[in-house]
Amino acid sequence: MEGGDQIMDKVIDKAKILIEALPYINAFKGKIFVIKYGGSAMTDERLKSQVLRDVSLLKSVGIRPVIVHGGGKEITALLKEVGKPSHFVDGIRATTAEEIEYVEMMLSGKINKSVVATLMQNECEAVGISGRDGGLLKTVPFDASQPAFERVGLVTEVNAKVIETLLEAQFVPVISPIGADAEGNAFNVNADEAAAAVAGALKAEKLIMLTDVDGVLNGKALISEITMKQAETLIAEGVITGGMIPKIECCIKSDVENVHILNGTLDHAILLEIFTQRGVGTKIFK
Ligand SMILES: Nc1ncnc2c1ncn2[C@@H]1O[C@H](COP(=O)(O)OP(=O)(O)O)[C@@H](O)[C@H]1O
Ligand SMILES: CC(=O)N[C@@H](CCC(=O)OP(=O)(O)O)C(=O)O
Repeated sequence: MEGGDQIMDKVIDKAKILIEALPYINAFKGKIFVIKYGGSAMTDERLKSQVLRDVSLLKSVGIRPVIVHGGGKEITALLKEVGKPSHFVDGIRATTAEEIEYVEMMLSGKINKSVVATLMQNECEAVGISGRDGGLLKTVPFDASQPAFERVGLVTEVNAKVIETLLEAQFVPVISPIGADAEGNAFNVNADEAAAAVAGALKAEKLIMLTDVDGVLNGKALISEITMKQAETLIAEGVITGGMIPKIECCIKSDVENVHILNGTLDHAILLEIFTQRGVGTKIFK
């Protein structure tokens, strides 16, 4: 049984945690953080509620969060249900004119609205939009010569005004990674690329990428901090491979000052990374 002194120590520890966060809260007040939300942190209901409560807390202390969500696993499941297998090349899903209907339904319909609903339940006013709204994500075909990739888009321009308007009105924008070409047709955009493009256009203070690994690893060891140049060297040396390569490359291309790669399955990863000296993931900076 805990005695009175032990209970008091725990209460004082909680106060110390709040005090440790104070310089970070002051430094980041009013700053834009773009959060790429995906992986298990989105499919597991407990983690989902926890991550989005953390986002609500960021907003409460004066940070301006912007969410760009993924949904790769959910799209694969929906396509499977309708008898359409998924094919990926370097992490990019082949998407035909017929398939984009399902992709958009899942991303801009189901997932986008569900993220907004969970934020609203956590006292955080949010508005869901897709990259097709207000000309937010302008795209060109990723590879016009391949019919299987007919509706995969590369972002060429971001209309930041749409997001800035929502931020000024104190809403958290929740963006689904569907872009549009000049004719307004829907294009499937990889969520990492969409998040990086949005962060670059908003000149965000931070781009936070939630994934299912602890961060950038060198073998089994977590790299806590690394420059973008050093990250490029690790790619060239084959230390960073697979899905981590496009993730890091689009961050470098976006010109954002600070990128954090975090394990979204770790409880309160965002708060621990942002408000503690030690952090929990990998910070990649210029
Ligand atoms: N050096 C590395 N550090 C961390 N992850 C790495 C590294 N090299 C390769 N990877 C792989 O990259 C994956 C993350 O990319 P990806 O699966 O595309 O993430 P997500 O689905 O969250 O977008 C990890 O699960 C891991 O298998
Ligand atoms: C073109 C392309 O690959 N689009 C992605 C969009 C969703 C996504 O990126 O979701 P995750 O971040 O959860 O993987 C897809 O269709 O899977």
